[in-house]
Amino acid sequence: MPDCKWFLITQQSCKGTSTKIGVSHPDHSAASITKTSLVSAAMDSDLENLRLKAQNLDAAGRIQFMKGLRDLQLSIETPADTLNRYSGLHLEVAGTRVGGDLGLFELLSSSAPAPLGVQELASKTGAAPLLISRIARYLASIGTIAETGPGTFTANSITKTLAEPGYKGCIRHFFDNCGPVFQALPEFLAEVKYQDVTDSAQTAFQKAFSTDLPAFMWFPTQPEQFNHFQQAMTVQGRQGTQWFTAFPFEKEASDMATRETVLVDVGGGFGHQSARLLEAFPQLAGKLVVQDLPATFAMLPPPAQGLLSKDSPIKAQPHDFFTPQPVKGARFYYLRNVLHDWPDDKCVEILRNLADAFGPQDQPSHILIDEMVLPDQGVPWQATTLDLTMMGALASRERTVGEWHDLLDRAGLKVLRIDTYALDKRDSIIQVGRK
Ligand SMILES: C[S@@+](CC[C@H](N)C(=O)[O-])C[C@H]1O[C@@H](n2cnc3c(N)ncnc32)[C@H](O)[C@@H]1O
Repeated sequence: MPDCKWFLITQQSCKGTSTKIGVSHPDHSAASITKTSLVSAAMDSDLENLRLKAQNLDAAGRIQFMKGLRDLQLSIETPADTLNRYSGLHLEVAGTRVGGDLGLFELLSSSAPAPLGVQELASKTGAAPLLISRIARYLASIGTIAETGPGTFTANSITKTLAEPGYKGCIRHFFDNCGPVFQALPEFLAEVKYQDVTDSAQTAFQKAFSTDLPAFMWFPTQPEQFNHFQQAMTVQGRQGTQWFTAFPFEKEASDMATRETVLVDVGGGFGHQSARLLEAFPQLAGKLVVQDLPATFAMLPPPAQGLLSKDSPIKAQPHDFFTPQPVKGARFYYLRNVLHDWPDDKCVEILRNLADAFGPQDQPSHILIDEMVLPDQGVPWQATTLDLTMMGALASRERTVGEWHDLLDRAGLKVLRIDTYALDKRDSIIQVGRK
């Protein structure tokens, strides 16, 4: 009896009540011309219009648009939707890590646009066909890969992103390094009776990894995890406006020809920020120094290994920023995402070491802090997420404009100008000089 296949389409109201708005039948096209299918066609066209609109937005408009879409989505959630959303949060990064471990993103990206079937994926990854089909359909359901038909999959733009080593490192960093900290955070905060976290040796990180060491002493003892962390840093800010286009770099470094060192990239990781700067200003060859822990330089990936050669245009110098700065009188000491790793008293130590290396008044040095400057209200979720990650792992924080002023004041320094260049996380360049 055909009627048994008819199913009721209901619309869930915000209060969780259901209203019958139409009926549909999978086998009868005429029957599908119901109020529901009309609504669905109109919705498809609305969504297509939104997609087209998004393509024409500039960076700021795109961010505003994504915030609007997110707010809209949350505002129409039913309690069941809310529950479903939370139920999948942990799995999303775990499942994506599995996809990365299997090399699924590289496989699909290299064969795209041709799709790959389950049997092919199984034979290329060594996974059982049933298992890989379940992983692949899960990843397709969360938008990480695209499903082209029953049991066939291809790469979408997200797959291609995740196929790149730096982004793969990010997923490993989020899962392997941040995940355990987030798991330990609630219990840790209860144990400290919800008091401020200010000691980098007493955080959820120590609980998560059963260590007494602060994160940046522990990481060098764990090369694989440290490597994921460093890989993650290389892709942050790769897209979008570069800091030296928002900050008037060329004007502020107008005497670069006469400077021995123009910029020291302090705690500069794999030197990716210096490399981007050199690409924009080739005349800086030989005038850039990147400093970091010896353990960081020991794991430089192949594209960055040139940093270690004698004729590299960027000099790699192992240096601990809690010790006196060896490069004196550089035009700039650049700190990207370094101070947000440390509580205030440690930041003051780092800053004083740099200020002690400043050049004389006729050849002034400045510090460029490349970090978030949080507004007092309406802090975006991307920034609050990092703020709590910093608290959980490092007893540190993202800072508001007032907090930056206070911190710099404690180090005998002052803000000269602030240029915000990325609206999602409010990344900004704070130019800092002596008080
Ligand atoms: C959050 S990462 C930022 C890396 C890079 N500046 C960037 O923005 O991509 C912090 C960096 O500080 C380095 N670091 C931590 N402690 C350090 C120390 N005592 N001396 C020098 N570098 C250190 C880490 O190895 C890491 O590369």
